[in-house]
Amino acid sequence: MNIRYVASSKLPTPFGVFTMHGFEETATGKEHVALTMGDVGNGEAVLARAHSECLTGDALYSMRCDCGYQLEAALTAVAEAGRGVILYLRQEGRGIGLLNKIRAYNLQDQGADTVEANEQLGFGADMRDYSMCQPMLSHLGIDAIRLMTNNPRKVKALSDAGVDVVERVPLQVGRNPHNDAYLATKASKLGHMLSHQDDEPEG
Ligand SMILES: Nc1nc2c(ncn2[C@@H]2O[C@H](COP(=O)(O)OP(=O)(O)OP(=O)(O)O)[C@@H](O)[C@H]2O)c(=O)[nH]1
Ligand SMILES: [Zn+2]
Repeated sequence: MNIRYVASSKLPTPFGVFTMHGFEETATGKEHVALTMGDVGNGEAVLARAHSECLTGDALYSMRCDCGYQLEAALTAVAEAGRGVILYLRQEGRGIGLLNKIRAYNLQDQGADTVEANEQLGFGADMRDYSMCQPMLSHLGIDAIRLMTNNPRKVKALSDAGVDVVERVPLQVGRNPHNDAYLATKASKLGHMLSHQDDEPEG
């Protein structure tokens, strides 16, 4: 993918002061952001998160998913390490967009699971494309990452795109009664590596 670097600035947050880098997909005009902290271009593998936009979870405190909790945990982890990168990717609703995600939520309110809802709307379960990540990381001088994710498809997509994913770091936070079924479907239908940390211990 052709991606154009536009500008950088400071971004103070409750977690620490990041540097924000803005990028634009040349073909579509879609805008993406990278937040970095510390010296990410020194050749050592960088703690990283590739976070897909979820307006409802990231900005509106939705408990239907785990996105907001994961974003906060990733920002905290990078700040604690003093070094890392968050790619904030504008592919809302696993690539179907905000309004279609609301349509999908409406179907879920009537009993469909997250995958069935996408399919009833004529979409694949996951329409995301991660091909902007490698050029964004490359611009930042990063070629090896320790990726915070539970999603094996994301690890594969980044590796296939030429990013050296040296380690997968689990990012399991925010399970609650409103997203329990959603997370169970992610594990059973989308292959997410989620242990049942909230289950009663056996025996
Ligand atoms: N279509 C659709 N998209 C959703 C739904 N719930 C969350 N999303 C979107 O899913 C994306 C996040 O994907 P997830 O599968 O939760 O997480 P992931 O990023 O692939 O995996 P992790 O790295 O482990 O978090 C964001 O773009 C959300 O907007 C849903 O029910 N339907
Ligand atoms: Zn979400």
